[in-house]
Amino acid sequence: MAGLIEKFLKVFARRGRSIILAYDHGIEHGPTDFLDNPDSADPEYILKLAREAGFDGVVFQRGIAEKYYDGSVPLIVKLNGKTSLYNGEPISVANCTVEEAVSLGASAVGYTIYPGSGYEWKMFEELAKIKREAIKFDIPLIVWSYPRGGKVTNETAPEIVAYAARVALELGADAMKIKYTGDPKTFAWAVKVAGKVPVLMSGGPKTKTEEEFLRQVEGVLEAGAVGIAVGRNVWQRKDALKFARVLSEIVYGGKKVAEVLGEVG
Ligand SMILES: O=P(O)(O)OC[C@H]1O[C@](O)(COP(=O)(O)O)[C@@H](O)[C@@H]1O
Repeated sequence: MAGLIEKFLKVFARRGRSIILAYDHGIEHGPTDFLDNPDSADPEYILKLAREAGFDGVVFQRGIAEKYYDGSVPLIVKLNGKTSLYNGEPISVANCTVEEAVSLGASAVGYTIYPGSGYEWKMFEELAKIKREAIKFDIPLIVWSYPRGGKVTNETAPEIVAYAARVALELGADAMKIKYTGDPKTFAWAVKVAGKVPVLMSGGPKTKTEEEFLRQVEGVLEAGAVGIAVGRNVWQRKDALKFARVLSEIVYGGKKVAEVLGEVG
């Protein structure tokens, strides 16, 4: 529904661009993700970081939302999740309903699909049910579209990322999160085939240098993405808040990497 795209943009891209702090890694990757910056194991640290950096939202699983969410930053409840301990065709099933997410204070719900997986049919089926519920509760649905398993050999190959974007559009996403292809030109094609649906770049593993990530962000904005949904590349850094503020200057302030380079470590 076009209305739900507008509703997503009004809450999560009120300045025309979006930075959402993703924090569902505890289940997806395990607490090892927090070791580089142990403070990041504390959801209150994450909320403070998002608030002080002026980000548009946070992504929590239901348990974190239930125990820690304080309403200080718009909330996206991620409805499904899987662990990295699972050793089979990728599948991620819901552990929370749209109604429960709304009662937790969510302004949007998230759901991961793994197109290509032998279980894609099950995730697509579950996503359809969630889509109907999202319409009923008038809440935007953000699709994490991550081709994985089956015939997928390179998750960030341009044709795979573009395919991921198109699947999210055709299954009814009101916004989507896709991996970066590595260059603005091929990412622009994924944005194009996403049609009307706003595209967020998924941050990915922490880059060796801060500059490297900032250049990726610059590239996706040039390619037409509305912004980024990032976790590790922000809260795994020791000076996370300082870096988050530099990120804001690029995403919201329209600054170029060359202009902010002096500010990063
Ligand atoms: O399945 P993958 O590729 O490990 O990524 C899963 C993680 O990536 C995200 O989509 C984005 O987080 P990052 O910015 O840390 O990559 C998270 O929401 C999720 O936990």
